[in-house]
Amino acid sequence: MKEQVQKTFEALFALEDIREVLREALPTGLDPDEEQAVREGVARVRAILDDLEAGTGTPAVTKIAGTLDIRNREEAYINIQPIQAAGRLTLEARKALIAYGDGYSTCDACRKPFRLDKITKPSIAAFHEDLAKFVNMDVARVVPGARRGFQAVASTLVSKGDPVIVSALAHYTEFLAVEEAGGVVKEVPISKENLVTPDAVAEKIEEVIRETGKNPALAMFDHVDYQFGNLHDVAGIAKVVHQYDIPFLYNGAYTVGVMPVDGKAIGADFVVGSGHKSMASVAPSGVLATTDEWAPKVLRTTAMVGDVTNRKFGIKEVEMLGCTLMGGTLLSMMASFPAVKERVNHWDEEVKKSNYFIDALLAIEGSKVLSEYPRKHTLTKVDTTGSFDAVAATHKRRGFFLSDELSKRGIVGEFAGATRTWKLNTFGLSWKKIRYLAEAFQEIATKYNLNVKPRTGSA
Ligand SMILES: Cc1ncc(COP(=O)(O)O)c(C=O)c1O
Repeated sequence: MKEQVQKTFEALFALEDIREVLREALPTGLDPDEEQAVREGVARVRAILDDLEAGTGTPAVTKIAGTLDIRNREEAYINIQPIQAAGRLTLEARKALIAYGDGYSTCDACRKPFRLDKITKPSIAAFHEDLAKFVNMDVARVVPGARRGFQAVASTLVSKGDPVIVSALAHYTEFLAVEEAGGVVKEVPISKENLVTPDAVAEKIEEVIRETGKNPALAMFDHVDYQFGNLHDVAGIAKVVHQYDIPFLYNGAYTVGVMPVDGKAIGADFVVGSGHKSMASVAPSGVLATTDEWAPKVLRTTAMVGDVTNRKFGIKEVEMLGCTLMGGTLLSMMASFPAVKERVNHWDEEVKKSNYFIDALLAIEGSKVLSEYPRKHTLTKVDTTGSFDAVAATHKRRGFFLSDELSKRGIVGEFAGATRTWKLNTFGLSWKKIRYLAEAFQEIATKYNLNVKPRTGSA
């Protein structure tokens, strides 16, 4: 039996190896080395499955064999969906997920003092230390999504009726975290460039103090907002906020895991990141990091005692509800972490690729970029009302024509039918794919008689 389980894993892992080759290669075409790797991989899986089947003959094996139809999966496409790009799993994470999918699979070696972040096998305790270092903070915890990080902090710092300062581009989950804690959101208006400025934050704080007679209990700001993918001056904002003694939560949902983040340099009291958005991890996962000053408050342990049983659970942290990510979610984060740590060093290259594609889109007459430009991030909001949407007006498929044309070329992830203002993300695409993507958009434009300016410069 043990041998069969091992073989099943081998087959699944081998399949992931093949998928990885395809993910890198398609839809731009396999080169001979890649083709050879896939052929060998398929032969390997078949051999393992034949072996397994000879021993068991169970339908489960047939199911795995069914997955050999791998080209139907997402490997065959370039996916420019705005929120998925940097959350896509590494090969290591996919394997970790297969191996640690069981809900409490991290708990086998849980020993006194019985808390997730203390487990040394697998090396979860060390991972927590590495995570804190990664964002240059003192302490870190894994959480089920960035939103749970906001929730833990708001629940600790915000009382009924307390104002909390956020940007007018803040994510809805920040609103919910404040609401749950009984607080009231106060939004800082954005500039005409769609940026939050430290001056605007100071003005809002003054206004809130005048109106409510209270200092805001917390300030939460997104380094990169989800609406435009614009980069805001969080260090400047943190400075202002601290002048009023307001704790500062840095929302790194779109930064932690894709670009270098230094929480101390920014002046953050809390750094929150999203595993499934930006750290190549399974959902729901994320990180909450803080300083030695704030850790005892936000990560306070329980003082509750059972009135009948007199039970105490001393080491469990109240805001974490004890332990947080206990299986494949955490292990996928850990498995991707070396690659994530490495990739943040190549952020400049990601931004270059983002600009290359956006320039190609802007070369299509009538196209605009609504995000700040040149781009400082890979998430971008574009406006194709004057280009592709003009075509859609007379096309029999209306707004769906663009999606049809893109998917024919192996490109997915735009909101089908939405050809006016929409968002896309190029993170993680190789130069080969970026060029292919740029050419595909221009080819479609030419097909429908939109003017395309020739490219100047090189990349
Ligand atoms: C700016 C921003 N903050 C927070 C979140 C929430 O992240 P999570 O899904 O990890 O809770 C998102 C995305 O959903 C986001 O775009």
